[in-house]
Amino acid sequence: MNDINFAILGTGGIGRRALEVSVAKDELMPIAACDRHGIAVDHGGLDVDELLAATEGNIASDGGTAIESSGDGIKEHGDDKGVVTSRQAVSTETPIEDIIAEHEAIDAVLIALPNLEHDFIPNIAERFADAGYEGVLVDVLKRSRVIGMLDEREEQLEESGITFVCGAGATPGLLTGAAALASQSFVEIEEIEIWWGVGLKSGYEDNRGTVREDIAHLPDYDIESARDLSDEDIEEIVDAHDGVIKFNDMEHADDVLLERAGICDTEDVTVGGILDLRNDQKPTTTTVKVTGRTFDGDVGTNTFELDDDTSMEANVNGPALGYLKAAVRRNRTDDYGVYGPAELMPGF
Ligand SMILES: NC(=O)c1ccc[n+]([C@@H]2O[C@H](COP(=O)([O-])OP(=O)(O)OC[C@H]3O[C@@H](n4cnc5c(N)ncnc54)[C@H](O)[C@@H]3O)[C@@H](O)[C@H]2O)c1
Repeated sequence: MNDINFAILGTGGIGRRALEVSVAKDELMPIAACDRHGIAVDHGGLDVDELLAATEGNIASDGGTAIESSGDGIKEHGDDKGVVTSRQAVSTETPIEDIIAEHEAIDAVLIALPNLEHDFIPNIAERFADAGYEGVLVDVLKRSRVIGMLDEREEQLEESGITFVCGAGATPGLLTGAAALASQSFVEIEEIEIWWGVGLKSGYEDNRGTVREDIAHLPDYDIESARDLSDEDIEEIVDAHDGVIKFNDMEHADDVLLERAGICDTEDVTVGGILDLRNDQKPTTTTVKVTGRTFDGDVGTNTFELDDDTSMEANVNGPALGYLKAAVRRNRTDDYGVYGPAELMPGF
């Protein structure tokens, strides 16, 4: 495969690490990155070390405490933080538009933006298509509802020449792909259980989008109420749980992604997990269990486990960039449209 010039939308907890991981991935060259206040572009390749050093402990993050942004309805937080502090970057009020303006030089875009508005990422895809972008878009979103919104735009994406991979982080993403692979032994799936453990000693401060969106899965919250929480409210919720928050029956997109790959029905899939914001050590082992019936009548369970010592950032960004490369291969054979991670695995 030829070289891949890629861009990252969002240089927060996930986007920064994606840049770092990309250095170890052959063929990937980051040429543009943005956050809510700034954009860095270099067609010869960004200096990742400099960009990471400039944004270390200095992410232009989201919070519920500040003003409403003009165009996309997302709440803003922070001053001139983030990418603008890099010598490669300039300040802008239209970071996403500015990346779209570079589309002819870009083969693939990793969207590492918060997903606190269901239509935020689908609308970004639409804006790329409107501009005539031909290439790959990959997101790491978690919520089921967004996929339907992308499907509604599939024709427009196909006409533009866009291959979109939706939900390509860890879960959904790596674990959805693992479930798809583990399902191949069976002719009928009875149940798929995804149970994750994440330890983030760096806490809310360094993982704002991730923590806020996870809180939206707690019984007393939804995506709207979580979006409106102040930083102090979030710290209070974390304190009330002694830093360890357990989630059951989450509205994660693994279920719809497995259904659209023809593996099982959404109701056969359950997702839950434990997030520890005081320790890097995982509070529980991340496990995927696929129970099904074989062609010769047995019922069995295939189990897939992640190593307890591998970080969340490694498990999100490695697969995200791996799926990005898989999508570029498809895009270069004129295979356009919307895909989930399970559809890029062997067919059930
Ligand atoms: N699928 C998975 O396994 C998985 C795991 C972890 C996180 N995530 C998802 O990754 C996403 C990012 O999480 P995070 O912890 O990195 O969040 P974060 O808050 O640390 O970073 C978000 C970044 O997006 C930028 N941004 C926000 N709004 C913007 C706008 N309108 N224009 C330009 N830039 C904008 C911010 O400036 C920041 O750089 C979240 O949706 C989270 O749920 C997925």
